[in-house]
Amino acid sequence: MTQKHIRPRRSMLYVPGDKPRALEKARTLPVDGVIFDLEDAVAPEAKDAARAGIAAALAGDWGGRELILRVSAADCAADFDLADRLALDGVLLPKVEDAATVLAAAGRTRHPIWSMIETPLGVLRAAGIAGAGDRLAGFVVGTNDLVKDLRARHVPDRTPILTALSLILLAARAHGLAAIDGVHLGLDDMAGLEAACRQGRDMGFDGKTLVHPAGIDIANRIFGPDAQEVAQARRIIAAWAEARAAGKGVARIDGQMVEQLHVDQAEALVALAEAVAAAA
Ligand SMILES: CC(C)(COP(=O)(O)OP(=O)(O)OC[C@H]1O[C@@H](n2cnc3c(N)ncnc32)[C@H](O)[C@@H]1OP(=O)(O)O)[C@@H](O)C(=O)NCCC(=O)NCCSC(=O)C[C@H](O)C(=O)O
Ligand SMILES: [Mg+2]
Repeated sequence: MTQKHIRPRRSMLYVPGDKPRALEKARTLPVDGVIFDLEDAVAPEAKDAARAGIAAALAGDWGGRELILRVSAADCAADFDLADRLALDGVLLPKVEDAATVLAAAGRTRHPIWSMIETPLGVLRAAGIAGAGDRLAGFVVGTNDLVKDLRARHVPDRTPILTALSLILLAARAHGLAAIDGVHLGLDDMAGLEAACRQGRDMGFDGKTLVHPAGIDIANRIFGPDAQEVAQARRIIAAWAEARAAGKGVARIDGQMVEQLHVDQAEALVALAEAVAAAA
């Protein structure tokens, strides 16, 4: 299954809509994406102020950052009205548990739709949700809600939620969707964040959602293409071109077999590296 989006999503920062200083600061940070939050980070009595704050912030220049609005509920009319007035790259629905919710949202907004998968039912139905249609761009994992609903615990190696993470990834990739890993709670635990980023990257996630700017460089580094990997990818592409010119369907490079699928991977990595460089 090919990827729908070659867009860097190494670091996706949540910014509460009712925090003007954070909204201002986010525009200056080296994040690939910003998730303007109207859901959990905003108290019920602050939702109106948050909508106004996000509208004002979005009037500014955000460069090439991907701009996503997390609505307070999948059927919140005021949030969808706001989304329609804004230049966004997506609307993120919280706590999605069925494809019908995505389809209903598609009728309410012109923007690409993202779904939070963060409940046991959402995880078990992830494959059906992922197949909800062309308007769906990707999944964001809500590891905090998931841990809460599972009555599990946050542990460093995330064993209690590994099955859920895998099911979410399988569903997303089966439908060519993006998949962004959940947040790391320890604001001062940079070693823990780095380990979680490595784990998420090795599982296949495109990037990490973050709650604080301190984690941006780590997420960008771990989820970004490593210079050596990119150089190797370019060698694979070149070796493959030579092999094909010689009429071969398989190549050999550094003692390893290379087939078309490896070239596809190499090309995706180079494309990501170029997209990161272009955004810098
Ligand atoms: C977690 C925080 C409340 C910590 O706030 P605070 O202690 O005030 O942070 P600092 O003093 O260290 O801040 C330093 C400077 O950085 C700016 N800042 C902080 N956070 C952000 C941010 N998210 N975006 C942009 N800028 C930020 C401060 O303004 C300071 O700037 P300066 O004045 O220049 O020094 C706080 O970080 C925070 O509110 N984070 C976001 C929380 C959030 O969005 N939560 C909801 C999303 S996570 C979620 O819902 C999980 C999911 O659904 C699930 O189920 O898992
Ligand atoms: Mg949540």
